[in-house]
This record gives sequence, C-alpha cells and structure tokens, in this order.
Amino acid sequence: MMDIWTKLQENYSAAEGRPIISLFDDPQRFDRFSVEANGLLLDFSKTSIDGAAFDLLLELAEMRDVAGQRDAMFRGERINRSEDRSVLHTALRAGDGGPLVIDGEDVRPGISKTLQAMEDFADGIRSGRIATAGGGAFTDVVNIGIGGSDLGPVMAVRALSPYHNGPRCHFVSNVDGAQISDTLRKLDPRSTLVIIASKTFTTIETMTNAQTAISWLKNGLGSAAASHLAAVSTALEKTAGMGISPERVFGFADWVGGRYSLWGPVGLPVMLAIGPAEFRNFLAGARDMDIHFLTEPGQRNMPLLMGLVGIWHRNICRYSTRAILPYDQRLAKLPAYLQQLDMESNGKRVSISGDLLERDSGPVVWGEAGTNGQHAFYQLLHQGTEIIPAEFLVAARSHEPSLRDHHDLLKANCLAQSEALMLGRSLEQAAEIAAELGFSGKEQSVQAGFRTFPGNRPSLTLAYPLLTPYSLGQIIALYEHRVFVEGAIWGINSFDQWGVELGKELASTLVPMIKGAPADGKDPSTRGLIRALSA
Ligand SMILES: O=P(O)(O)OC[C@H]1O[C@](O)(CO)[C@@H](O)[C@@H]1O
Repeated sequence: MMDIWTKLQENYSAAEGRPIISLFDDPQRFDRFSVEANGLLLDFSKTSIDGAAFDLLLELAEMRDVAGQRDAMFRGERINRSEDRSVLHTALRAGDGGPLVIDGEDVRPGISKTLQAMEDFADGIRSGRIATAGGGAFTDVVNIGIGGSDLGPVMAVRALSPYHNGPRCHFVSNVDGAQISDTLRKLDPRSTLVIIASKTFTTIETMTNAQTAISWLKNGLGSAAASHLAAVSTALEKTAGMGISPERVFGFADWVGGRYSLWGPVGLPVMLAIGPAEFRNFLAGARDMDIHFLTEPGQRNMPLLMGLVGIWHRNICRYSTRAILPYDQRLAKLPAYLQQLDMESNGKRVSISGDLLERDSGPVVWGEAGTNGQHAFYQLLHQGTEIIPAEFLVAARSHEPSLRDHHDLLKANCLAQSEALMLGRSLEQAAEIAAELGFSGKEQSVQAGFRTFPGNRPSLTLAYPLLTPYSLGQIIALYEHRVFVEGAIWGINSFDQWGVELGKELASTLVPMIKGAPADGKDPSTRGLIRALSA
C-alpha cells in the first residue's frame, strides 16, 4: 500500500504548475481553508493545498498520533526524553485547571504562588511601595538575559507599548560590551532595577553582563546595590551566590524550556511594563489557544493546520525557508523571537530515538516588519529563483485611531503582497505594459521579462482585531503549538538544544588563546584569525 508521504508527493506532482488561484473555482475555498479561534483568523487558502492534499495531511497527523503526543505533553509526561523532562509551559498559563501532578507533586499551587509573588513585586515597583535605596520610585528596569531569557520579553514589551504604564524597560543580551555600555550610559543606578534572567544561571554572556551591572550598581549605591537587584532562574542556589536576596528571586521549574518561558517569571519585565492585570490577559489569550488546540477537531484546529501547512511546504514542496512578515511595527521583534522558538526547537537531524531523520526538518525562519521589508527583500520573494512561503500578520484596527489613513495603507499593502505573490503578472500582461511604455520588437520582450511575476507563491495570513495582550498571547501560543505539531510529525524532540553546546565549549578553550596563550591544537585558519585579532 502506498504510504501517505508518497500519496502527498503524488498529489503535489500531479498538480505541479496548477495556479493557486484556480483552486478558488471552489466558491467555498476561503471558508474551508481558513479557521477562526476567539477572534484570530488564519487564512491558508493562498497555498497549493487542495481538498485531497488537505485530507491526506490530516491523515498524516493521525498516523503520527499528533493528538496523542499533544495530550502526553499537557499531561506532563517526560516527552523531552534527552533531558528526561516534562514540557509544561502551558501549565504557567492554565489558571486553576485542577491538580497537575509531576513526580508525585501537584505543581499548580507553586505556579500560583510564583505568579502571586511576581504580581506583588510588580505592583510594589510600579506603585513605588518597593522603593529605591534612596526612597524614590524605580523609573527604569534593565533585564539581563539571552535567548529565551531575553527574546520573549523584548518582543512582548515592544509589542504591547500602548499598554505601558510602568517603568521603562531595557534589555541587555549580547556579551559585546557595546550593548551594556550603551544601555547603562543613559541610566541612573539610583533609579534603576536590574533583573538577571537566566534559567540555568550559568550562561556566560548573562553572567558577564550581570557582573558588570552589579559593579555599576555598587559604584552608584555602595552596599545598597542589592536592593536594586532581582533574579529569575531555576537555579536558586546560584542566585544567592550573586548576592540576590531570596525574596527578590522568582523561580521556575526545569519543565519550562527557555524559549517557552515567557509565561512565567521570565515575563517579569512585561508585567512591570503593562501591569499584572494586562499580563493576566496575555496569559488568557495563550490559555484559550491551548484549549482550542486541545479540543478542536483536526479540520478546525488552527495550530494543527498551520503545522500541516508547514509540513506541506517543507517536505512536499521542498521550500527551505519561511518568512515572518508582521504588518505591525510593534511586532518587529517577532521574527527574531520565532527564529529561536522554531529553529532551536526543530533544527534537528536525528529523531527522538537518535536515528538520522529520513526527511528534512525545520526550515530557516526569518523576516522583518512590513512595509519595511517591501523596500528591501521582497524583490526576491516575488521574482527570485527560490519560492519562500510568506506568513503575514495584520490587525484590523490600530492603537492610533487618529492615524486611520496609515492603518488603511498598512492593511492594503499587506493584502497587496499576498495577492501579488499568488497572482503574479504574466509575460503577456507584462508585454502590454512594455508596449504602453513605448517599447517594441526585441526590446519589448526584454522589458516584459523584467516586469513578469511568476506568481503562484504561497502565503498564510493571520488576522486579529487589535494587537492586545490577549491577542499577542494567542499568537505566541499558536506558534508554539505549530512548532510542536511539526516536531511531532518529524518525530524529533522539539525541547532540547544540543546544537548550541559545541560552540560554547570551544569558546571556553579559545578565551585564554585570545588573551595570548599558545593556540596549540587549533586548525590553521583559527590560529591565523587569533593572530589577526590579537589586540
Ligand atoms: O536562560 P539561560 O539558562 O541563560 O539560557 C539562555 C539561552 O541559552 C540557550 O540554552 C542556548 O544557548 C537557550 O536555549 C536559552 O534560552
């Protein structure tokens, strides 16, 4: 019997060259190939997936038991096998969902307690009740973290700027001293709170930046520096070693992966910026997406369908990248956030049981806010030799009602791009344009070639009413589950990240060589570069 992968491939080959627009001969296509969840709409009708491929993809999800794998994750089974851990970031936003027992312990009371502690702290800082060493209010917060301890808060704080009514938030992630120096230069230690965020509390970039920030606080405040510090970590014993008092430490368990940690203490800068009530709305959006993912049947299940579209593009159409294109300037950091979420989760070449994968896994994820990208790389999206599925995000309304024209233009541009990618412009149409411009003969066909768009380039569009804490929560949880669905189909562990280790190990061997020790054992290129970089 032919397997589903082969059937999908045959479906694709049989329809190769068929214009996506012809699929709209089915007047129900938009309704059948879009799905709505609590105000969030995913349109995947502008892809080459037809009815038969849709059914096969759903069959593939069943064959791979995506629903069973999903339920195992939510139940707290140790699905992160290589690290022998449960994967329960969803518990951080589940509210009072009844007991959830891990290793004989109900983890819910601990989650509520930590959320309450975060809220008390955030309220205290925001109101001035938790005062600076000099008795004033904190005006600025610097979050020191990297990867999952940085990208989520950076992205969400920026996304939710219309809700900011707390201290200003700044972020330092890179070990490049330029970043911390440029950040601290603008700030006054007397009114600045420093949060050191690191799941492991060993990450060299964060530890180095933390020491620099603590010295800066000590220079300005002397022995009172500790009252300007807080920490977020799973390694509570290590935070004490840095002189951070226990009531200023917000812990979380190892069943929260770094890139999935925004929903708990790593989200503290977001809570400080927008307040606990709005942070709860953010959690509610994610929780509603979790419930949708857990309960909706396959044909209406947004994360499942988005994952299946990803599988179609990656494994059947063999597209190697996907572009995240938010037509929402406040989501400008979303592509970077999703790069970690997606590529650190699914950039794997062995299966969960350690065998080499038979198929390609995660694609390259990249992107930029629209309309800026239009004036940079969209040329390649429209006329390049690679086909790159585009993922558009756009809100019906903006937070700037007095600038309605701007938002109308933004929406028109977003829709124009997905339309242009799908429809393209034929050589004949381009020839007419060239003729109208006065070209004739050979030059007319040359000019027509430049103006031809092949079209038939797929896209997804996510539309939401307004970028609120709730809708941001929905969007992020949707992408988390999409990554889960794809990983479940590929049979990989989406929750470990062994690929980041080798570079870290080699960096530690290189530090003394950079400082002048002999570069014994290094390859000639690395030795040459050490020489070139010697200061
Ligand atoms: O929060 P930590 O432990 O400092 O880790 C930061 C980041 O480093 C990584 O481990 C990769 O090096 C990410 O997975 C993680 O988000």
